[in-house]
Amino acid sequence: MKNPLWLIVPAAGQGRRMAAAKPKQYLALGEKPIMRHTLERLHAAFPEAHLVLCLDPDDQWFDPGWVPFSRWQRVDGGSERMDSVMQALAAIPAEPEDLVMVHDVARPCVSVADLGLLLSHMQMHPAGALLAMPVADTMKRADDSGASGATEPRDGLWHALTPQGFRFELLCRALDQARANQLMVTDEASAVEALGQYPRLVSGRRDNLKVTHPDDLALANAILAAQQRNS
Ligand SMILES: Nc1ccn([C@@H]2O[C@H](COP(=O)(O)OP(=O)(O)OP(=O)(O)O)[C@@H](O)[C@H]2O)c(=O)n1
Ligand SMILES: C[C@](O)(CO)[C@H](O)COP(=O)(O)O
Repeated sequence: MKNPLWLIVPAAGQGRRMAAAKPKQYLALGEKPIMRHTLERLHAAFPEAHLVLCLDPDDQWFDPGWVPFSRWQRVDGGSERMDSVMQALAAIPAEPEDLVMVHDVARPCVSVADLGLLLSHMQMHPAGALLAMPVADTMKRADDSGASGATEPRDGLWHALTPQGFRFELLCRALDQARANQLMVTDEASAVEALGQYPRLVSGRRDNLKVTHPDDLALANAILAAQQRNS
């Protein structure tokens, strides 16, 4: 039998910047919580995948009825996103060359087309691949007073998005090495880069928003509604 695609969804964050009464993944967009939208998008693209969902051990809001996958498991998240992903990797019986895709629960607007595109790049590139988008604005460096101190060249600058995908052995080695070097990475690609391997940047849709601040909720609602109208 073909090896499964492993999907890791870190969902153990507290949503501090959202400052809501519960973690942002449990806030509603339309009729459903953000987490459910995200899991449904992933399932629409990869119904046969094996999902590993990282949850806060003290989580009070999760409902297993939201999980559309037939193969899935829950693991306890850690104190940082990187720790949550490492806990998931430690819990799965993957083969070294199996493909592992990591996607933030806080990105419910990822498109099925981009998910498929990323998978094809993960298969082609031994160092893995990530969805990303080229920076579109003029980039400023603030000085100590908060004034615009300098304008930075934007050539070659991209925003890193998720999913990000790698072979199991490479991802485990990269994160283990990062932890050993006390390097706190905010995405998986950073850990792989630190090994001297360079994941492929895959140009993704600009509406793959990470819901982070309160005003992102209205934006995410509008994106989902527009995607629904255009489907
Ligand atoms: N210890 C942590 C921290 C974050 N995450 C997850 O990592 C993703 C990206 O993190 P971010 O958007 O920063 O979410 P939060 O940590 O919840 O937000 P904040 O930084 O505002 O507290 C989210 O899906 C979040 O649930 C996680 O699984 N475990
Ligand atoms: C992984 C990520 O979504 C890439 O943009 C992001 O780094 C995670 O968010 P955080 O705010 O840095 O925790």
